Amino acid sequence: MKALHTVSSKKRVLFIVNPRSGTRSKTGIQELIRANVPAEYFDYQIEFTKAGGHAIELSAKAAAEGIEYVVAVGGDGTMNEVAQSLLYTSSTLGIIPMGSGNGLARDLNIPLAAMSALRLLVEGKKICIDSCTLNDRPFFCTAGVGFDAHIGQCFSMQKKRGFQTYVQTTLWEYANYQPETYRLQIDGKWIEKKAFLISFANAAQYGNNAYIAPKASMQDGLIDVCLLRPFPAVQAINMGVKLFNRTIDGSAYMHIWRAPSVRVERKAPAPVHIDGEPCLMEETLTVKVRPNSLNVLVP
Ligand SMILES: Nc1ncnc2c1ncn2[C@@H]1O[C@H](COP(=O)(O)OP(=O)(O)OP(=O)(O)O)[C@@H](O)[C@H]1O
Repeated sequence: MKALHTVSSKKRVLFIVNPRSGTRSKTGIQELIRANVPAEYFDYQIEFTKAGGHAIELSAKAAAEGIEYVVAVGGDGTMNEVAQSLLYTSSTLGIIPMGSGNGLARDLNIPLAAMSALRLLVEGKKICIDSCTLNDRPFFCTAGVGFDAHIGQCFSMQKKRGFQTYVQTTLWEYANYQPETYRLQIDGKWIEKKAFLISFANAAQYGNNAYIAPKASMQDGLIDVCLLRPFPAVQAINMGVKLFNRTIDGSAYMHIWRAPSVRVERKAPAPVHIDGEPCLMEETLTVKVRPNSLNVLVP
């Protein structure tokens, strides 16, 4: 009877590992989990994804079975796939950041060292955050159109991942990028503007501590709609500095609105990115917030 009680009181955890994310090897992850997750409190399983989209399936099954913690081991793409299946369920998202950008993990102050991130199962707390949708596709960190979507598309075609590849891709593509004109409907008003990029931010950063919406909150029920106007090439380094020192919201080229939804019209179907993952979408985009929709484990 005692043994039965012990087993049933353990929390169940599913680790979903994306072997393709980031640049760090995942070969030692099983050993790391075994060494850092106390078996007296947790029953855990580890699954490796076999392809893009597999994590959606694995985490949906885990949520349906009422598994308490579903832990994404990878970057924002992996996190997005896991988190979308946990929306409005009692399961909680955990993150072991092993991607290239790790935007959501960084924004939530989840340690980048896997061992410390694992300790959150014991020492962390559960919070409920907002998520958003872009034409019904869920996102948790940022989505966007323009230059950042273009970079997302170029990055996905690179053989190598990681921060260095992001920087190289950005510098290379900046020189030839042609900004477009967009129509935006925010708070019932239409605005028409040429933009280098428009980001829809739930979290404050893209990843790698690049802060596109430095004051965004994941618990305010609002999206930070960040429109960066085209800027002269001589300003490019300055804009890069502002992105990393959290002051881009003070730039004369940036305008940020805060709203529960926004509609964007473009001239033709074009790339967007959703938590850094590129995809092609129709010309009209609708972005909406879903307040308090996801439980996450944080420090
Ligand atoms: N087994 C797999 N083989 C190939 N691709 C996979 C596999 N499992 C998942 N994926 C895809 O790998 C892509 C990249 O994953 P992820 O976003 O986690 O890493 P990253 O891009 O390096 O990090 P970040 O998003 O933080 O910059 C995702 O699009 C995901 O769908």
